[in-house]
Amino acid sequence: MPTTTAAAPVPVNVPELSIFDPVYLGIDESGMPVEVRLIYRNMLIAGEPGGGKSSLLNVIAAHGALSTDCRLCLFDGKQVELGQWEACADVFVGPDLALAIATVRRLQIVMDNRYRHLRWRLRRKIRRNDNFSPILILIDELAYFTATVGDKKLREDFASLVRDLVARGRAVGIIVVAATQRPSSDIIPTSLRDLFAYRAAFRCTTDSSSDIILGHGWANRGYTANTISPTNHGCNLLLAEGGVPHLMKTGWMDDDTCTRIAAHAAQTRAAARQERQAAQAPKPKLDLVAA
Ligand SMILES: Nc1ncnc2c1ncn2[C@@H]1O[C@H](COP(=O)(O)OP(=O)(O)OP(=O)(O)O)[C@@H](O)[C@H]1O
Repeated sequence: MPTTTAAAPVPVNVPELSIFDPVYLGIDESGMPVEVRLIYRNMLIAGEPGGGKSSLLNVIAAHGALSTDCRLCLFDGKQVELGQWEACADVFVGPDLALAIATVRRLQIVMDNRYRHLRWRLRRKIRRNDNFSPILILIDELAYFTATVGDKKLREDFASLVRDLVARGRAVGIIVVAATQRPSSDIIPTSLRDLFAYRAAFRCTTDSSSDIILGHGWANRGYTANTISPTNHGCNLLLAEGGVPHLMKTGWMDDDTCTRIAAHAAQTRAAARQERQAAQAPKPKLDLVAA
């Protein structure tokens, strides 16, 4: 557990958000805010080391943490990229492939149970204020779990479970945001890439790496993350479903800011939990990710 959150001063003007709200990611070339709705969507973030992928993940983590209607599941092989949000999360997975697999398996059960429930209710997707809280899954360095650590069979298990969550989780509020510094076809096969409605390509060293993230043919049409300067941290090409990639710069939060927001979010979440308990709100029976 983080040790700094308890002592950190709490900011006074941090809003309470909803995961159903648009998520602020940064600004575009003309300085206008770039916002996306993550609910019912997934996001792929990829590019060379140092481009700013973790910073974008942190911006999204902040929105998720401040959304009391959203649960967080964090996967971070390095532990320090998302570690500040641990107190806000239901699950924090560090460099532990067995725990990573157990967690995605539980999420798969949650997903299946939620679909069973929706089918029974004759509905197609969850809605705001449902008993089912959306679950935001953030994975920093997908390749760590799918291509680096442990044995091949376990890595493949993890990869196929994540693929299933990405493919089927959207309607039941399971949102996957996955980042990798390895934009290669073994880590991001086309069949997986195409499941991500949002794709953020940070600096790449080749046009083909950029195409692996954004989709085949974008480099030929002039949209390539290969042209992003290595010193332009946070700059990326963001593709939202149906559109063309847009150059944007992600918001930037230093460690102290993340710590303060996380401390505030943890307090807000604890208060919201107490409020729910006091009101004897029925616990979502099908939600196996509950702490
Ligand atoms: N939006 C931004 N504005 C300004 N600087 C940024 C921004 N995003 C990132 N940086 C700078 O770039 C550095 C690297 O960012 P970050 O760790 O997010 O990159 P990364 O792509 O996740 O790297 P890695 O793949 O090695 O984990 C940060 O420490 C920060 O100094």
